[in-house]
Amino acid sequence: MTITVENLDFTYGHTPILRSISLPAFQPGEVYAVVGPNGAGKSTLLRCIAGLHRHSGTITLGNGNGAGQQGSVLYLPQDPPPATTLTVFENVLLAYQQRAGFRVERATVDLVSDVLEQVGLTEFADHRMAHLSGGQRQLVSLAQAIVRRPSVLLLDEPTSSLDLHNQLKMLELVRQYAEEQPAVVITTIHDLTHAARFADHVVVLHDGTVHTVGTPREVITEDMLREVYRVNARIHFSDDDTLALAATSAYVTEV
Ligand SMILES: Nc1ncnc2c1ncn2[C@@H]1O[C@H](COP(=O)(O)OP(=O)(O)OP(=O)(O)O)[C@@H](O)[C@H]1O
Repeated sequence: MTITVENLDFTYGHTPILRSISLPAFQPGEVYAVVGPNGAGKSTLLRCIAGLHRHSGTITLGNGNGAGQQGSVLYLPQDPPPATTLTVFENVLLAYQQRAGFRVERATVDLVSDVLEQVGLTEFADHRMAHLSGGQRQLVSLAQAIVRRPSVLLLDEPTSSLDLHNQLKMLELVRQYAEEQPAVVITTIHDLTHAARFADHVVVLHDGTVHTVGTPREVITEDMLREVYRVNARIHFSDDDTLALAATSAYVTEV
């Protein structure tokens, strides 16, 4: 399923939040990072694509008609799932079956166990959600998403509560998921080095508008960092696309 966004406008009350957003079509098998400063409108854009906000302009899913395809769009909010008394296994099972009080097939148990292994939560399968850390619950959230095999996966700051090891693991899993499904994956992310490493395309939002769209090399530049983030920085891309970024100073512009 492809996604197109054309002339998207969104306001909270009378305050414009997103203005005239048009983007190249999002393609299955590709990972898109949406970056930009706090308040730029990244989460709002994701929520519009997820169908959670009433907006003007056009967001098209699929080949133009979008009919019957809404169900395979999955949006993962920034907050991890609640600290309930359900176990990790039960949480992921419920996400898959979408109802309680059912007979569970052996194949379903195996599927849930596989997904828990992929995200590294096997040893926590019987732990109650209330006994997990915020980062562990964020991994449960990913497991709940992957088990449902959506065609479009929208992730809002999926690494915000994770340590460096789990950040890399989460992003590797997401990349692998996009390729294998194949799915459109769109993630908001603050760490530009992660965006450079894991995303095929980067969308830079600034004050509710699109500043630039392109490959990480095209988009993550010293000029962009100055204009959008108000940061002086030195950047360097290695041959393997690894980005080294050293911010030398932040500056404040007159308002
Ligand atoms: N419920 C709301 N009512 C009014 N304004 C809101 C509401 N939620 C967000 N906003 C405003 O919309 C703008 C965009 O918010 P959004 O959460 O999309 O930004 P963001 O780029 O995801 O920021 P961050 O990086 O801090 O998460 C901000 O100026 C914010 O104050």
